Amino acid sequence: MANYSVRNQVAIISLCSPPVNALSSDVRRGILDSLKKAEQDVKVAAIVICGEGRTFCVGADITEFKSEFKTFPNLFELVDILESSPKPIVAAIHGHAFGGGLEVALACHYRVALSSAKLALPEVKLGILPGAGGTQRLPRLIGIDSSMQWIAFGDEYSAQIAANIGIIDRIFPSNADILESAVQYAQSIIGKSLINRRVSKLPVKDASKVSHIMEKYKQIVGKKSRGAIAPMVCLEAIKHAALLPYVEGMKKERMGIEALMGSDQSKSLIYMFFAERQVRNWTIPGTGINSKNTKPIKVEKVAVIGLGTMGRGIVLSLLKAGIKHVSVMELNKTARENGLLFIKNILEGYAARGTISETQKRSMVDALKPVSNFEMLKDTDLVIEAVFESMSIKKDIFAKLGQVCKPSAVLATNTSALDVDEIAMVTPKPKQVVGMHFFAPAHVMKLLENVRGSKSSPQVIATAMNMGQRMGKVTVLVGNCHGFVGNRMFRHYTVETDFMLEEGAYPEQVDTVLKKFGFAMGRYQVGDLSGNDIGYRMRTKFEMTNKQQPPGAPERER
Ligand SMILES: CCCCCCCCCCCCC[C@H](O)CC(=O)SCCNC(=O)CCNC(=O)[C@H](O)C(C)(C)COP(=O)(O)OP(=O)(O)OC[C@H]1O[C@@H](n2cnc3c(N)ncnc32)[C@H](O)[C@@H]1OP(=O)(O)O
Ligand SMILES: NC(=O)c1ccc[n+]([C@@H]2O[C@H](COP(=O)([O-])OP(=O)(O)OC[C@H]3O[C@@H](n4cnc5c(N)ncnc54)[C@H](O)[C@@H]3O)[C@@H](O)[C@H]2O)c1
Repeated sequence: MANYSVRNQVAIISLCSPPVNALSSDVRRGILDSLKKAEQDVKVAAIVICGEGRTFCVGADITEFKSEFKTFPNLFELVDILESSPKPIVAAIHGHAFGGGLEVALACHYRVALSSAKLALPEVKLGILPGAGGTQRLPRLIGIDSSMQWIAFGDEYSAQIAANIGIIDRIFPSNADILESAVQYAQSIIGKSLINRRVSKLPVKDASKVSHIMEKYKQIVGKKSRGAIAPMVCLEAIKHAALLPYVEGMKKERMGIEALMGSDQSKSLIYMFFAERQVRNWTIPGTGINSKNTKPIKVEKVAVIGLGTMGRGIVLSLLKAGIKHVSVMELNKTARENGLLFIKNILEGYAARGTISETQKRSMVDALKPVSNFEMLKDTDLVIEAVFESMSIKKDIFAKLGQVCKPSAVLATNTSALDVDEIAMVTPKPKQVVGMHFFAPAHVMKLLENVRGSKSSPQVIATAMNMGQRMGKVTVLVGNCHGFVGNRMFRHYTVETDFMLEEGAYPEQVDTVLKKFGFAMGRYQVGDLSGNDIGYRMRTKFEMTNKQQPPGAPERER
């Protein structure tokens, strides 16, 4: 749906489809009907398109993809109708202008935004391409090179960056009223010629360099998005913007999206998009307790015990989440020094790349608090233990934590496979104990399995889930069993690859085949990164390390 009103010669078309103003068929119809009203009203001299609620528009409604194309106007028809309007249209952007939302904005004659707004053409992450003129209009506005960067990787950019390269015409402070500001802006452009404002009519500035730029991006995409079809199709479509008139380029874009939509890769990525959101709605089976009726405790001070492979990544994730007090406890002096150096080097790298500012980096370094004894953890809200995978060491640590930590403190273990209930039993309050199972490297990997012990309280679970989301992790609640979910899945894969070694393959051969198939890393690279001792300890626990068995003996007998 879209609402329509008129204020001082300016018609306002406001998208109204909570929570994110996705462009469903009703919204598209609403925009078109409102546009007709505005064009017919002689008192209207300019038009503003804005979004109600928290955001401008996140693009096509992904839930309607199957029926998207049957109802008039579909998105690629709507953008051309908007652009050809005889009255100037201003897109007023706050929150997100993503995908089809940005394509609508590109079809408007002017674009203004709050400085806090984010812009992206992220369709490639759904295995498709921007199919409403994005691959043809963006190059006409910002050139082939930047368009390839935006479209083939789908990353989001700040409104300021978008303004610097010519997408946004005027930025307003983040606390301004976007609608009021846009209406005033629209009044200021009344009567101006639209000749240079219709993006589809503009030339592509760096068109002559297209072959060279294409080659560069083919190489980058080949490395960064190995195995993915959509990024290459995006590059092809953008190339056509340089070589063909707009109408012909649009035909190529259309062929691209028709080829991609419904592909196995796109279906899987769309499934993943919704699955990653669905897991936020956790429940404890059979109890009626769930994410909607349970509140997390407030977490300000966190401690991490053990600064090895996992601990250092967990600390970085906490710092990136903005936790202002992260205590770190590591027994081994060399491991402590190496761990702290690793963390500081990674933060330096983020600052050098502009991912964080120098001020943010300094405040993250200041948030790091090395501690040497358990007493120093007494007012910590959440402790995450990441020491060796040994039940006796973990029990020793949890017994001490149980004695010193305040009663409300959440005590989490990063164990890969040990019984969370057995660890919880050594504390006076087992309901405060939960598993928080990160994956290596913990500051990079997005998955976090929170393990629900039989005694973990709902509030403790809510706190672990909330913490995961604060860290930007895809946070999944799982039951307490050997290896939880991730490692139980991974185990079958490792068993098969280990059989291949026994049959004569080298680890690097196995890894090469897996990477060629599309895996980001080979199985043995993962082993080296995580530490092969972890798997060894798990197998030893299940008495699977008898070296005398012949190759091919059933895995259970080793
Ligand atoms: C078979 C051959 C046919 C060929 C025909 C060819 C014709 C082609 C014509 C097609 C034209 C379409 C072209 C267009 O380019 C395509 C698109 O626009 S695809 C969509 C692109 N946009 C995105 O991918 C954005 C996706 N969303 C996000 O990344 C995030 O939501 C956000 C914008 C970063 C905001 O994040 P948050 O604030 O954290 O919010 P949530 O993620 O939790 O979202 C809240 C809520 O909204 C739901 N949702 C979000 N985006 C969409 C969406 N685009 N469609 C539907 N629903 C959406 C999300 O699932 C959450 O729902 P909840 O979990 O709360 O139920
Ligand atoms: N490596 C992985 O891929 C991975 C993935 C998920 C979970 N885990 C789990 O995370 C935990 C840590 O694994 P890791 O790979 O980081 O191990 P690691 O060997 O790299 O690091 C463990 C660190 O803990 C320190 N330590 C040991 N006892 C301590 C104590 N009492 N107090 C303070 N520090 C102590 C050690 O000195 C060492 O630096 C294990 O339970 C493991 O199963 C590991």
